[in-house]
Amino acid sequence: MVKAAAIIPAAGQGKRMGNQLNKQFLSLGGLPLLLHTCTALAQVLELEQMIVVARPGEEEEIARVLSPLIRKERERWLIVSGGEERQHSVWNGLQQVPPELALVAVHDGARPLITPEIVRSALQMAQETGAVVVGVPVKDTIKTVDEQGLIIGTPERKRLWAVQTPQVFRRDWLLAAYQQAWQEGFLGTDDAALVERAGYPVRMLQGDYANLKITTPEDLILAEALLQARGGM
Ligand SMILES: Nc1ccn([C@@H]2O[C@H](COP(=O)(O)OP(=O)(O)OP(=O)(O)O)[C@@H](O)[C@H]2O)c(=O)n1
Ligand SMILES: C[C@](O)(CO)[C@H](O)COP(=O)(O)O
Repeated sequence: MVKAAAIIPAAGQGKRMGNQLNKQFLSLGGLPLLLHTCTALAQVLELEQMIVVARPGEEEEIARVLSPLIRKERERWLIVSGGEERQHSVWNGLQQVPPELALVAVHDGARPLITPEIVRSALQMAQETGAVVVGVPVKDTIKTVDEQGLIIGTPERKRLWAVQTPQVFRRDWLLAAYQQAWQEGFLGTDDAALVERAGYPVRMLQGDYANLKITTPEDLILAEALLQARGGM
């Protein structure tokens, strides 16, 4: 069985949600959003080490929210402090991944509707290929727009995928990619961007449109409906 660590970045400000409360604590189906995410990941036994990245000062609150999981498997869970950008937070988590775990799965705390099945598929594929991201084909036509609002391009839609998480990588590739990104001052919006630019092959695994990232208020409304359609937790 593949052995992996999960890094769950949950240290953001939630600015686009427009809520004082960290969106990880918002209620979804009556439970904190982050608990949904971590409950799904906890069902994946290949994930031997779970590293949750908390906003500095929120470490105890995160531990309280996740206590139903932590009390059952105390050794499996680790909470570390995040940084200014998502990339800093993931890096802080990456420092804690034991060398014996060959794969690292990075999954946003803000994606509570992930399923264990998709995580397992991504782990299996990454064990074979080294790096995998989960995504879905884009349904809308996408345009490139300049600073003045002028449309300057229409990428061929059949080549476009909306990338999600989990993103699963060989630990050595991810470490090398992060070290190169820091040396070159590169800041990406996902981890795969760092691995791609470091020259490693990254493959796409088709996931589920329901694997929303809870970013704006509408996403929480959609997630409630999707959770109900799925039959709850
Ligand atoms: N410095 C940061 C920024 C983001 N994240 C995490 O990365 C995931 C994806 O980020 P996003 O959805 O952008 O969350 P926020 O940064 O909180 O949102 P916003 O950009 O609206 O502030 C989230 O689980 C978020 O908590 C993090 O751990 N550390
Ligand atoms: C990693 C990610 O979820 C892939 O879609 C996304 O890039 C995170 O972006 P955010 O602005 O940090 O939410």
